[in-house]
Amino acid sequence: MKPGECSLGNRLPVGGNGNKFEFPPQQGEDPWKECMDTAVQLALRAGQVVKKALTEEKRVSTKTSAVDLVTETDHLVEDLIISALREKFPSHRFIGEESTSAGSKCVLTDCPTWIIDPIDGTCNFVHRFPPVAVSIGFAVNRELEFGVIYHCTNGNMYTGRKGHGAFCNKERLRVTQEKAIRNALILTEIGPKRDPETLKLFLGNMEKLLTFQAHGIRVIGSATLALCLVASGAADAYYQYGLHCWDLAAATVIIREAGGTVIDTSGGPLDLMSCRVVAAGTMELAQSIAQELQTIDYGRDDN
Ligand SMILES: O=P(O)(O)O[C@H]1[C@H](O)[C@@H](O)[C@@H](O)[C@@H](O)[C@@H]1O
Ligand SMILES: [Mg+2]
Ligand SMILES: [Mg+2]
Repeated sequence: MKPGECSLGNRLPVGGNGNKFEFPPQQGEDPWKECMDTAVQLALRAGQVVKKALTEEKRVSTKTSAVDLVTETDHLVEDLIISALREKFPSHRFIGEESTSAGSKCVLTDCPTWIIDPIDGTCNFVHRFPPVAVSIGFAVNRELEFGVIYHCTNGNMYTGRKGHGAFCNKERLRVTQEKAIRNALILTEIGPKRDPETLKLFLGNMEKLLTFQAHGIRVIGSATLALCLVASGAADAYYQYGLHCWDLAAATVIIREAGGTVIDTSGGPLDLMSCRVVAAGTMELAQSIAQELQTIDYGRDDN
């Protein structure tokens, strides 16, 4: 099998260039429902492991900086999720935060691909600060199909499936319709760089939005849960430099299915691998924020 090609087991792609997935239309078939149901069950199972470990002693290591933390639970949970999915869907591909950190290629192809953050909010997890999540996203033909984000401490299960809406548990999610920075509650997160130039840019971006009379800016320590708060209408927008595709994949589907928009900080379309994002209930607010931000370069996930 050449890179980018993948077999569908007993189901071969129909037509196309052989790399794209085009299923024969079968009445009532919902090709990815089984995958999403599996993701929900796995997020629940993994979330229980995280919740139990939250109050226990932890061995903490660092990755790209002294504040970019990882624990044995991050690794254990990612292995649990990926091994279960690989057994059930052997032809699928996987992008995991800790596998990538250990050297696996972070490349999105047309193959059905799972994009996993085993613990989003590891710093919170280490400090026993509650916002901690398991995030499982899923893409086919480079299109995000569904996202599942489980809040490990309060038990909220956020789900979103392309064309099927977004939910928190059983409650439908809807974003706000706020268009102006001056009336907005805006969320962001601090990336792992702490050099003076980065800090100046990070604080400068906050200062700029506050001078535009934003009602407030909040940092909760979990990008995925902050994005879920935008999807649920509890905040109007989110922006960040320094997050990754595994922070973005699931949450992007959830926000879009809640009626929101997720774009690049340049104001152009989202680039999942670009380590940057602006998300909001309205395109007007997303664009207004994007045009005020100074870029902080964190490279790309797929480099
Ligand atoms: O806890 P992580 O999975 O490392 O995610 C981090 C993210 O990498 C960082 O950029 C911030 O968005 C944090 O809020 C996330 O928890
Ligand atoms: Mg994360
Ligand atoms: Mg993580």
